[in-house]
Amino acid sequence: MFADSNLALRQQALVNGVWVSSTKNTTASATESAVDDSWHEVVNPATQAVIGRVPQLTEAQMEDCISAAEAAFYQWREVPAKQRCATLARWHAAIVADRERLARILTLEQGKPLAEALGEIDYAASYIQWYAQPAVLERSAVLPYGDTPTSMLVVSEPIGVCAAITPWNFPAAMITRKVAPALAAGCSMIVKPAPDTPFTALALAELALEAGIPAGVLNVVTGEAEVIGGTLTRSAKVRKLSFTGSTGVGRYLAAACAPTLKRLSLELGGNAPFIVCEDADVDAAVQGALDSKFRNAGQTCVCANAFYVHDSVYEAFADKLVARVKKLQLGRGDEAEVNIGPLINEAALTKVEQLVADAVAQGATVRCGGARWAEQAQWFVPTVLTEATQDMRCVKEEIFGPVAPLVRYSDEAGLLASLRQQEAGLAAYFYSQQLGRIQRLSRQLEVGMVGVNTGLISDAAVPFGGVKASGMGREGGQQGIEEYLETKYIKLSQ
Ligand SMILES: NC(=O)c1ccc[n+]([C@@H]2O[C@H](COP(=O)([O-])OP(=O)(O)OC[C@H]3O[C@@H](n4cnc5c(N)ncnc54)[C@H](O)[C@@H]3O)[C@@H](O)[C@H]2O)c1
Ligand SMILES: O=C[C@H](O)CS(=O)(=O)O
Repeated sequence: MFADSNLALRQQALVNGVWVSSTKNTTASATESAVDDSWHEVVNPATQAVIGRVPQLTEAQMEDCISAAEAAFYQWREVPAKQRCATLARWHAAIVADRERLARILTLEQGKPLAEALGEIDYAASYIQWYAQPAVLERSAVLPYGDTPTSMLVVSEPIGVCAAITPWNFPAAMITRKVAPALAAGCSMIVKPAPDTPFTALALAELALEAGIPAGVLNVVTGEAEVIGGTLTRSAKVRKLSFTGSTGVGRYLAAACAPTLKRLSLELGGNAPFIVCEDADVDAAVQGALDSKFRNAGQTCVCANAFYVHDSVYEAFADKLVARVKKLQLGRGDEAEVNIGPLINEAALTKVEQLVADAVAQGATVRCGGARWAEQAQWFVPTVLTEATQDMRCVKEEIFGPVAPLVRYSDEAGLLASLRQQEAGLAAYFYSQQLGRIQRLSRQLEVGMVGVNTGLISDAAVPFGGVKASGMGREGGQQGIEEYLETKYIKLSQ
């Protein structure tokens, strides 16, 4: 069942290798024009046009999915690791071959410029490529402390049935960043993508089937968050939840997983400080600010949130940044030369408007932007606010929009002390050319990831994740596979 023949959007969920619709209201024909509550409509954030619909699976269908994933796990874990990795390599190749179509699906449902969508598809594929290397699974050890040189073994084993719940802002990378290590480890996976962006996940799953990933090993379910999430968190068969999304939902899901003591990976909200020190290369810092702040129209967890600019370079940085921001092109993601796409929905736009209004009410100056685009209300014009302070909501809260508040500072120690009060701890950035300051700030910033003289830090080879309210666990790199493994000690005696 395809909604858009050009893109071959898959309008069904994938359960145990079968494309399924909802069993809700089975009396209502799935071909009826009126959309009943067994379907969820997906809209293009740029045009608000309906681009397709996905089924609202029932609790019973979710229970069936969990049972199928459990059966598939016990078979998949017995497949030799090299074969599992070879299957992932085929999936990677299939995605690379289909990257243009995948990017167009991503832009259609999420809104980001096609160039960024192509970049995300490549980034998403790189996680599969990374975990298709059998070497990432080298974890076992033989301890020399037993009765014989080989009587004490420490081995790593797959956790079992895993669940992933993912956000709308990176609808490809947030899927493969979880599925690739899980499947490499020998686990099976049930993915619930965000309701705004299900089609990218379903397209990736289609390619996974074609690459030979067995039925039930990868499942992509769609439906009401509480129904899907409730069955996944309540089930003792599900041994692991990997969640990427807001801190509030992360806390809720962590509590829901407590009764069954699931392993958790939580990639949550951010509030990345971007510090321009007195010895910064200001031009480089401006470029880093553009790279970090305006990617995906600011709807990125590791976006620079507020800028802390030393007094001595404040005007120079602000003037140069405003000049560059004014040149950013707004438009639909499928239009050429566009840098800034629409925000994901009306709620996101309203929140950004409120944050800007709060800042202005407290004395901030709007140097550019500051409002929705006059031509298309789904866009927020890239904005630079000067004379921002740490009392403003846009500094204290995650903006998740194209707004750059600039805060002055002169006392580095005082700034670091104030940043330590932030509840988020995902990423931080700073520009400096003094080794001592670079070492000091890199160590004293309480975050999971630090960008020094760069605004772009993400890579499949590194452990991506945060501390404090930004979550726990890491995705990518050697550490990323640990999230899907359990350690077992075996003592052998004759
Ligand atoms: N740390 C990271 O790597 C990372 C990456 C991307 C996004 N994020 C964060 O995610 C947030 C934006 O994404 P979002 O708006 O999709 O977040 P969100 O928390 O609203 O939703 C994330 C996912 O959780 C699901 N969900 C919501 N309530 C649920 C419930 N009660 N039970 C089960 N599932 C539920 C949603 O349907 C979606 O699939 C931002 O805070 C951003 O910082 C973090
Ligand atoms: O929004 C969160 C993503 O993890 C950002 S990135 O693509 O990994 O940099």
